Amino acid sequence: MLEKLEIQYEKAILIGLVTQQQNEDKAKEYLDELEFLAFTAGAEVTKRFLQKMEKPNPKTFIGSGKMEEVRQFVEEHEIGTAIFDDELSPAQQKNIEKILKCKIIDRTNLILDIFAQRAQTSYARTQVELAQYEYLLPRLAGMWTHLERQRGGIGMRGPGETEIETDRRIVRDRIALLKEKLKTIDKQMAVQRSNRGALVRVALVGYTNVGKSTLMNTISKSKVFAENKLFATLDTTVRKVVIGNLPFLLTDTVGFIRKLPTQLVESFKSTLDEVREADLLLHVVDISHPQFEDHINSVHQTLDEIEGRDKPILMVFNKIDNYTPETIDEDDLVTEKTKSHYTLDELKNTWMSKVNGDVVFISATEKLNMEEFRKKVYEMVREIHVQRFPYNNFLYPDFSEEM
Ligand SMILES: Nc1nc2c(ncn2[C@@H]2O[C@H](COP(=O)(O)OP(=O)(O)OP(=O)(O)O)[C@@H](O)[C@H]2O)c(=O)[nH]1
Ligand SMILES: [Mg+2]
Repeated sequence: MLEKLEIQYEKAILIGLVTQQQNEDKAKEYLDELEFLAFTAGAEVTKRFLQKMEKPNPKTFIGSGKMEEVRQFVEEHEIGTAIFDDELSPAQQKNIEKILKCKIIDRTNLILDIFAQRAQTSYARTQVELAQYEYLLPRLAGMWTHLERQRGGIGMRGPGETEIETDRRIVRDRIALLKEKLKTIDKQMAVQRSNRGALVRVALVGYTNVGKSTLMNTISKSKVFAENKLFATLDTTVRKVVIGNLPFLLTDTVGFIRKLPTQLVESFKSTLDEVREADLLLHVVDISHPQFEDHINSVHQTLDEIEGRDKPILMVFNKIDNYTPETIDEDDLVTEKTKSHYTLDELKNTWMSKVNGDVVFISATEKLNMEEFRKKVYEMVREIHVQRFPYNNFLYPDFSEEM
């Protein structure tokens, strides 16, 4: 059902709100991310629309004046898709579709679509399909019916396309079936995991596009798919890695994102079992991204949800080669020095004190500081190993003796 199509860039616009909880800067950041998501899904963003509102309009999300402006633009420039930054209610989606007469998708829909494009294994595809059906269920009545234009492309891959006429019962049956199927695979995977033996398990976690797969490739000499798009990785990959003479298992996992659709968190719970069952987490952060601290927070949130935060964690700040602080001109007496002006050393100092030493600064592509990274990982894995097998303590000397 989730066929993979050649990506053709389709013309899209983005629509977001400035509210009391979300000031203009935040809204812009979200739209930047939304644009990256849209690009990943295969859309080219022609224009952004931002509106200041107390809260979203219950009928059409944005106000009627703004909507008219958007409608004219859509008509004039033959826009195929309007992408909203927040989840639309089924009613909002229908109303807006009637006015704009183009495809209306929201952030959730967009993320689901990217996942559908990228799911490789039958397991990942089943998870995505389940999430898509759950998203679809409340939106079934009258969906797509006033859509006369071309079908297909973003937001149309998956169940929406072929199941237009089906009623809720059929979708519910399908959901139940998919859940059963996942349960069976879950059991098989749990068995597989338990067969991996007593090796210490380390998982790479972090926001999407921070360099987890690149780091995996660097330290395990494996070939995991990495690219500058969001959600390059959907399936977990496990590799045996040896540092010194100390072997452990390293897992690459799906990246996290702000406003992750709840359907996806739910159906990817089992993928995240790898994280839940890991002995040590390497939390990779893209320090060159202006919102890296927001990213850290949302990763923490997701870890909380899956109860993964009470494990030892090594914070790995990646992409130091790409880090450039903002500068303040010497004669500029107005601009206040903020975190974005910190040099790498200043930033290191703040973080070192925050997470008492369990932190390392590297570049996975330029291979900067990799020796310190290996040393830190070695020591943390060794500590876990020694706790678990006190009797072969002697096997694993300190990192320096070992090297
Ligand atoms: N400049 C720079 N770029 C890097 C570094 N590490 C990774 N990248 C780039 O960042 C992009 C994303 O890398 P991935 O390894 O795919 O990131 P990921 O965390 O696995 O992403 P998802 O699987 O999508 O969650 C790629 O274009 C990498 O080449 C680094 O140290 N410096
Ligand atoms: Mg990856």
